[in-house]
Amino acid sequence: MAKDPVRVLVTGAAGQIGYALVPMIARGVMLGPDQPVILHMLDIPPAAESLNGVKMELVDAAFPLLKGVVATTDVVEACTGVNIAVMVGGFPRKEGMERKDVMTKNVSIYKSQASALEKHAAANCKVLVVANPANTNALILKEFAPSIPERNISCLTRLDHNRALGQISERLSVPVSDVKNVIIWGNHSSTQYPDVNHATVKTPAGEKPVRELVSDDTWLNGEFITTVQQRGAAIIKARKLSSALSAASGACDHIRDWVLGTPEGTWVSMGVYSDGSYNVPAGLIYSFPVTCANGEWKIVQGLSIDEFSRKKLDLTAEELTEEKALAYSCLS
Ligand SMILES: NC(=O)c1ccc[n+]([C@@H]2O[C@H](COP(=O)([O-])OP(=O)(O)OC[C@H]3O[C@@H](n4cnc5c(N)ncnc54)[C@H](O)[C@@H]3O)[C@@H](O)[C@H]2O)c1
Ligand SMILES: O=C(O)C[C@H](O)C(=O)O
Repeated sequence: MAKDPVRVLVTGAAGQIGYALVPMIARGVMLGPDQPVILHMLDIPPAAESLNGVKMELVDAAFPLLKGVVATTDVVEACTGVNIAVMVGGFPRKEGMERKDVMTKNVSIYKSQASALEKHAAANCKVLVVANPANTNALILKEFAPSIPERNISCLTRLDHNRALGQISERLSVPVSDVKNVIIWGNHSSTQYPDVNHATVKTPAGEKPVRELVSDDTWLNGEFITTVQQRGAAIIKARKLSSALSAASGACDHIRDWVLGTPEGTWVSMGVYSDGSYNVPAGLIYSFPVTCANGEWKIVQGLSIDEFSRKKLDLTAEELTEEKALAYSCLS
């Protein structure tokens, strides 16, 4: 029997990431090849004509899984009945700007959209915040939508996770699909900590630790980390626009694994509400290694954290604590 359609909201749908993301969702990349979808697309009035153009293209693409499109500038209409909300709407970082610079503009959007989601989304709606500062926007959304369970609110660090996999795959000349269990800890910012201490590569002789195969701790503790931390800025420098296709793809990976589950023996990175695991302050949205099953994520427990890693976990937590205070000062 055909499945009922799932309603997926994309805010900022007329923007760059939106333009890459909506066809992926309509093709089943996010929820699977047998899952019909109804797309809800929200943007602001100056982008209404462009949003309508995206809707026209979705119709023209004749996606078999796409059962309807709502394209609107009305936040209530956009949020009504949605099962999944991918929050991309906001202002992107430009060359030379830190993510904190976009804070003032974006946190107020997340405060107001929190209430709309809380009132009008379907029960148990899963929320993924992509717009920067992603962790802090997600935290503001959580705090201003108190009836949405905190386990349903997350932010995107899967792009950073995928970037780390990509760097290891290039360095070792192995398929990216053979590399797994890197971790992005903390903020989706240049203080994030890409950690390979538990990562492995599939080889003909079984799974081997990335550290052993790379056999270059100077690179792994130095250039590898800064390359992943700075990749967003490098893309902005090269394209004069921030990453879009990789961000859209990461958003699909994030929701797909959350809803359909992570493969046995594999974890992924998600920005989720900290419960104090790994001595990360509770009450921050922090990126952790997680496994997912039955639509729920769970922080992977018991991983060893050496002194080098500890400092990095704490540094990115400190930045998030500062961002939280800054966000509240912007809102008041
Ligand atoms: N977390 C990540 O990994 C990651 C990666 C890349 C980009 N980003 C962030 O994602 C966001 C979007 O990037 P982009 O390149 O698509 O930007 P963009 O400017 O191309 O698109 C953003 C869209 O949001 C719309 N918008 C603005 N305010 C809105 C509101 N209140 N409600 C609904 N829509 C609104 C704009 O009109 C625009 O169409 C930025 O904040 C960017 O920094 C995050
Ligand atoms: O760095 C940025 O601001 C864009 C985005 O967050 C990215 O990581 O590509």
